[in-house]
Amino acid sequence: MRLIIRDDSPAVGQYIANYIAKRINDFAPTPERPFVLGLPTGSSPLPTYKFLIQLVKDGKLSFKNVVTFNMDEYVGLPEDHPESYHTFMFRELFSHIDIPPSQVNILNGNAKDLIGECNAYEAKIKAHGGIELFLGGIGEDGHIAFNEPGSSLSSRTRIKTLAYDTILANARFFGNDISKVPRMALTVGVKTVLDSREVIVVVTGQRKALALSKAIEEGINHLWTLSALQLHPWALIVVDEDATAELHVKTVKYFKSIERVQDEVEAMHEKFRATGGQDITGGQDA
Ligand SMILES: N[C@@H]1[C@@H](O)[C@H](O)[C@@H](COP(=O)(O)O)O[C@@H]1O
Repeated sequence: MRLIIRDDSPAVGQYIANYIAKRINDFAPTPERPFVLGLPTGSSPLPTYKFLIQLVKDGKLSFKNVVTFNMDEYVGLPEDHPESYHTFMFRELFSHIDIPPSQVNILNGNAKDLIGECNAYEAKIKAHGGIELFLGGIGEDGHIAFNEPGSSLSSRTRIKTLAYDTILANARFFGNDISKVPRMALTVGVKTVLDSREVIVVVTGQRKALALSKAIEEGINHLWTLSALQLHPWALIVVDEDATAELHVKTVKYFKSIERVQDEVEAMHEKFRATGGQDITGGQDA
C-alpha cells in the first residue's frame, strides 16, 4: 500500500485526477478494449472530478472509451431525486465529460428485484473483464462504498442496511432531517473492490483521521472495512494533512520517504511493459 499526503483537498484532487488520466492514457482504450473505471460519490472526490473535467476540456483526456461502474446507490430514492447517486454523478461529472451515457453503470436502487440487480451488476463487471481502477472514498466509520462496520470482507454487490452513524453523517444532504435519509443502499462489496486491478482511495478532512489510522496502522478488521485494502497488491490512499492527524509521525515519515523513490520504480515498470513484458506486479513499491 502507498500513502500520498498533499496539503489540502484541492491538491489531493489534482494528484488523483492526473494519476487517473495517466492510467487511462497509457492504457490507450478502444471501443473493443475500454478502460473500466470504478467511481464513488461523496464530497471527497469532488475536487478530483473538477480536475478530470478540466483535463477533458483541455483535450488531455477522453472518456469515449471508458466504462464506469459506481460504488453504490440508495434504495428507494427516485433516480431524479437531487440526492440520488445517479443525479450526483451526472451533475458533478458525467454531464461535463465526453462519456456516452450507455457506458455509465450505476446500481438501480428502485429495481423490483434488488437481489437480481446486485447479481447482474457483479456479472456485468465480470463480463467487462473486471475493474481496472476503482476510486473510492470512505465514511467516518471507515466504510468503503456502503460496506458498513461488520461487513464481510468477502462481500460482493448486495443490499446493505446503513449504520446509524452513516445516516447521521448523510442527513446533511437531506435538510438535516434523519427521517428523510434512506435506511438501505445497494453497494459493491469489499471483495468487489479488492478484485479490481488497482484501488485508489481519497481521504480528506480531520473527521476521517481516526478511520485512516485504524485502516493503515492496525490489523485487518471488519469494523473498519477500508483496512481490507491491506490485502490489495496495488492500493494507493491519497490524503490531505488534516486526515493524518491520528497517524504516528513514524508512519507519515515512512510513506513520505517511499514517495520520493516511487517515480523511479514506476519508470522501471513502464520500461518493462514497453518492451512487451507482462508486468504482474503492477508498478507499486508496496
Ligand atoms: N456511500 C458513500 C461513500 O461511498 C462515501 O465514501 C462516503 C463519504 O462521503 P464524503 O466524501 O462526503 O465524506 O459517503 C457515503 O457514505
